[in-house]
Parts: sequence; C-alpha cells; structure tokens
Amino acid sequence: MNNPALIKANDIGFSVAERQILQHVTLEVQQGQLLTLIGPNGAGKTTLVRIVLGLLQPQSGTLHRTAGLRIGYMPQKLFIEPTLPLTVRRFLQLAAPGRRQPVKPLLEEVRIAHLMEQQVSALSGGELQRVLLARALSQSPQLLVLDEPAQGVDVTGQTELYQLINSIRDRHGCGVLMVSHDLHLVMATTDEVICLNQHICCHGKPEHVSNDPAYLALFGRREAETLAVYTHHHNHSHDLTGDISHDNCNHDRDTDHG
Ligand SMILES: Nc1ncnc2c1ncn2[C@@H]1O[C@H](COP(=O)(O)OP(=O)(O)OP(=O)(O)O)[C@@H](O)[C@H]1O
Repeated sequence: MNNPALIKANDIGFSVAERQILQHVTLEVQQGQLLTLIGPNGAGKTTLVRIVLGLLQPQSGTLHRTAGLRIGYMPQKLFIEPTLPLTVRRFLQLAAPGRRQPVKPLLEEVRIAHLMEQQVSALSGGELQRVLLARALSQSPQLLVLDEPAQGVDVTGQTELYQLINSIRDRHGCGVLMVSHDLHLVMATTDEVICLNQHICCHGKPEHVSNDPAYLALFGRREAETLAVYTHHHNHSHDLTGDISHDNCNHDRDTDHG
C-alpha cells in the first residue's frame, strides 16, 4: 500500500519510574490501512495508543502526525455513571458539541439507529461498543484508533463488529489503528499486524504473523488465549514486570524470530 502515512512512530521508547514499557517501537498507519496491534496483557498496547494520540510523550523516538489530522478514538474503558439519565442521542451530542453531526446517520452507520432514545446505562456490551464507535466517528476521523473495540462482546458479535469496522474503513477511506487480543478474529479484515510485547516481536501480513515463531510462542495455544495467560518463549525472556531479562533479539522493526 502506498497511500500517505497518517502517523509515523519511529523508535519510540517509553518508561515509567525507570520501568521500560515500550522500546524501539516503529510503525506507521497509512490512509485506508487497517493495522492491528496485538500482544499479551501488559504488553504496552494502550500506552502506545496513548502516545499516538498525543496523550503521552515518549522519552525517546519521534512521532509524526499529518498536519491537522482528525482522530476518532474509542477508548478501552469509558466509565459512565450508571445512575445518570443519559440517552444515546444525548451522549453522542455531548461527544462532538462543536461539530453537531446529526446523530441518526452515525447510529445508522453502526446499525443501532433503533437505540437512539435508549438509556446508555441499559445498553448491552455489544450495543455500548457500537455507541462508542459512533462517538469516534462523530469526529469525521481520518484515523480511527480503537482500543479493544470488541471487549465485552460475544464471539459472534465480535466477528460482526470487526466486519463493521472494516466496512467503515472502506466507506470512509480512513486509516485504522486497532488493538485486539485475537488475531484469528481480525485476520480477514486486517492489512498488517504488529505483535507487541514491550518491543515489536514480529509484524507483517496476518497470515505471516500467525505463523511467526514469536507470535506462536505468545499466542499459539488457544487455551492460553482463553485463559488470558500468556507465555513467551522466544530467544529472550521477560521477567515478572514484563521487562526483557536477557535478550539477543533484534530490536528494530525487523521480525524477531524467537
Ligand atoms: N502510568 C503508569 N504507571 C505505571 N505503570 C504503568 C502506567 N501505565 C502503564 N503502566 C504499565 O505498563 C504496562 C503496559 O500497560 P498497557 O496498558 O499499555 O498494556 P496493554 O498491552 O494495553 O495491556 P492490556 O492488554 O492488559 O490492556 C503494564 O504493565 C502497566 O501496568
């Protein structure tokens, strides 16, 4: 794909209180590209997303965004006070007060127009995720950043949601940076996958990554995925904090075959 890059992160490093959270992370998202970030719990995915959004400043490396880039962000968690009377319509109006996009087409796009007058507190997990997606779309984004958009959604609903995200990408031609735990569910719709565990363990087309030894070491066993207990057995190891305790791997963008 040779579309213009919307964001370019180069050799990003980030640490908190001397604990390295990310190191040597390089990636770019192009217009119309769907890039999935995959990695175990605590791998640094949300931290990287927050750096891309400009909410965190990396200690090393550079992040370049296209001038004036409009980003629609769907956070991993959004606490909405359950006792607050708030309809879906009002919630979306509050999300983009300056832009005042009509709410109905947004909800039609995510296929929940019938829920416009429903209380947000009464939504199912899958419905809430679609409302949050509509909220991200209310920014007319050139780049959609989705942090585990399918969490709290059953497997059938997850597949539908990923298909919906893909169709939104096709319709709007926006770039998508998406965090996911399950490569198998996103494989069909993802252009490129980056497998992150503090550094980039491997990257490439989904079929390539799914056969990469580093990916298999992290995610190979389905039961391990189900239990969200991940092991990491390539040519270096991570201590309890996730730090690399010894390593002879290549820390640049090239694949780290474990
Ligand atoms: N502000 C912070 N202070 C201290 N540690 C932090 C901070 N933010 C993140 N971390 C740590 O950095 C690591 C990476 O966190 P992050 O949320 O980016 O991981 P993740 O890959 O998104 O995980 P998950 O899949 O569980 O959501 C975690 O071990 C987390 O505890």
